[in-house]
Amino acid sequence: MRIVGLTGGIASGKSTVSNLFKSHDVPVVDADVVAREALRKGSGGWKKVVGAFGNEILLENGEVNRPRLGQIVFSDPDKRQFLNRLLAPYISSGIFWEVLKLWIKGYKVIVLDVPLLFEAKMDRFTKPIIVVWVDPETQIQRLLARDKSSKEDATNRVNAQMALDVKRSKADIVIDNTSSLDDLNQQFQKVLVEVLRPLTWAEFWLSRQGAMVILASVASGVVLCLKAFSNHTL
Ligand SMILES: CC(C)(COP(=O)(O)OP(=O)(O)OC[C@H]1O[C@@H](n2cnc3c(N)ncnc32)[C@H](O)[C@@H]1O)[C@@H](O)C(=O)NCCC(=O)NCCS
Ligand SMILES: Nc1ncnc2c1ncn2[C@@H]1O[C@H](COP(=O)(O)OP(=O)(O)OP(=O)(O)O)[C@@H](O)[C@H]1O
Repeated sequence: MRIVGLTGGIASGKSTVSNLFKSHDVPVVDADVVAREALRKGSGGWKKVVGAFGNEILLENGEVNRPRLGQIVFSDPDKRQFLNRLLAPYISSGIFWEVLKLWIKGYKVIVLDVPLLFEAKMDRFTKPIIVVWVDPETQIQRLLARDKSSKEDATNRVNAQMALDVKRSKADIVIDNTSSLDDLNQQFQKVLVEVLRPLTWAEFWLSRQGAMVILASVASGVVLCLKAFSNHTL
């Protein structure tokens, strides 16, 4: 199985690229969706976070007030690290189960869309790593336009992540998303060819099909040994 890492900065265009992968039938595990599940009312993550940050981060219906919690953690690095530590086990196990489900279904290539792929050291499980890069000015403009947030809040969120230039230097594949969506689409077509190239042997043995071949070989080896043994003793 090939696990492709997809990362970048906030509002650099990861979800836009994810959607292109999905439209070409390449499944995507979205860490933001897993993280949202981990904070759902009544879940283990919710209990930990409410215990640590108090009831003031809750809405009347008991769900977490995400903009409120965002304001708290994106303006205070210590509180953000604390939140990250509380949620990390739930997010990593959630991602693991999503990957396992896709493995069981027999997918050979999957994409992990993880904003904090490098920060959380999850890059060691993914190859190739795609970084969606955008210039800092465009990034802030798109973030402001999308989230209708204040400039201060947007800048805090950008500064909460590893610099995009550093992420770019760690990438196997860089998508420059500073220009138009048409330009992004053109770059994506080349990336898709690269991502869908035939599996290496190592990737094949990690796929469900590879595991089946190993299992079938071991089973037939055992049967042959048993046959040889029973012929010998007769
Ligand atoms: C603080 C929360 C509640 C704010 O929720 P909100 O709906 O406003 O933002 P959302 O979850 O959609 O995240 C938007 C983007 O913010 C960035 N981001 C989210 N969490 C973090 C973080 N801890 N550190 C740096 N950037 C982050 C990501 O680029 C993400 O794509 C939420 O982001 C959260 O629970 N964060 C902690 C979990 C986490 O680490 N998520 C990232 C998955 S790898
Ligand atoms: N090439 C582009 N031209 C114009 N707008 C774009 C382009 N790419 C993405 N956008 C817009 O920029 C915003 C951010 O993109 P997107 O949501 O894909 O980023 P993201 O990296 O997934 O963000 P997050 O880290 O918050 O999940 C969206 O409103 C999206 O529609």
